[in-house]
Amino acid sequence: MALSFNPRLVRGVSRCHAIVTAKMALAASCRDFSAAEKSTVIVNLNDNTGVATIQLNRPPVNSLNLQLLTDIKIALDKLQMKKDCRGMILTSSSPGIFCAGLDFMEMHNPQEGRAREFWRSLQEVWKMLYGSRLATIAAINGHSPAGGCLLSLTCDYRVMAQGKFMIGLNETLLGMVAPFWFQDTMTNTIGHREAEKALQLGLLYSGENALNVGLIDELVPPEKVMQTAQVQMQTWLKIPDLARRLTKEQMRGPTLQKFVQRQNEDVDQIMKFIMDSATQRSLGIYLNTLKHKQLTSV
Ligand SMILES: CCCCCCCCCCC/C=C/C(=O)SCCNC(=O)CCNC(=O)[C@H](O)C(C)(C)COP(=O)(O)OP(=O)(O)OC[C@H]1O[C@@H](n2cnc3c(N)ncnc32)[C@H](O)[C@@H]1OP(=O)(O)O
Repeated sequence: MALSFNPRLVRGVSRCHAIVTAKMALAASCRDFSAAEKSTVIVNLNDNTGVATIQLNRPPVNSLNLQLLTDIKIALDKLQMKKDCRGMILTSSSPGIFCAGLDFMEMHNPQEGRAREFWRSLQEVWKMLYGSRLATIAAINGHSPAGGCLLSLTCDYRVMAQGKFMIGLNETLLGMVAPFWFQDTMTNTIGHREAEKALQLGLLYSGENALNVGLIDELVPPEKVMQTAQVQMQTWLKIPDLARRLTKEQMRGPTLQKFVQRQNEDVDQIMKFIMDSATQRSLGIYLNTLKHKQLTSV
């Protein structure tokens, strides 16, 4: 009898092994803050440095569904309540994929109540991360399209892995419009002119081009991403917390205030869009072709 194996399963096993190994290595000085046994994030807080790590842990691609968003929120809540926690590194437990953006399954033929809850959770996670009192660094160890790019943009600094990875807000390529707060976060990072091009054309940048336009701050070999993020974190933590935090509040305040004013209106608009039959038809067509699609970067 011929033996066969499922490559996805094998990939899953080696990922699990890596997670267990990494957890063991951190065990000496770190506390595991993961929300629950079946949490889709792995959270550690290093008591010596005050730096926490949140690893997105929803294989294969960390697509943002309601559970992952909820787990991120719980983790952040817990960390922000800990006085001794001063910094947070956001990364993925699946090297090669940071986050594939919103989970298409949350958008395809959803129940309206669930869809509202999903969108409100996304809004909440964005608001918490963008306004976080912590110094935050995204260690982008793989692809980061759409909602994945948004998550990284909420951080104060971005380190990305060299390789064939892409990052950007590619919503228009899917026939969708990035909501105003996605657009604002992008514009605040790369400036109005570049954001105008990036958003209208749905550009997915290579690491090199992302670095050139300022979408990321450093591009390093994949095995150096975490280490670089940790070294960079020391620079941020040398600044007195209050001064750094108040400066962040002042810089990001106007964007957050605009968001809060329009938050409910944004939910209503999204619901109108997603519950529309034409949207669902195009999404269905897109999902059928997802397997054969090759995203290309500039
Ligand atoms: C209910 C309210 C909804 C509100 C809707 C509002 C609409 C307006 C707002 C718009 C804002 C939208 C933001 C988004 O984030 S949309 C998501 C955009 N994401 C993408 O375009 C990425 C798509 N994925 C990929 O390009 C690749 O998967 C990737 C490069 C990330 C990785 O490639 P790789 O080859 O490693 O892996 P596969 O492609 O084989 O994928 C593995 C399996 O994962 C599935 N997958 C991939 N991405 C998603 C996703 N975003 N959601 C769900 N599932 C995803 C893929 O289909 C494979 O599944 P199978 O193993 O079953 O084949």
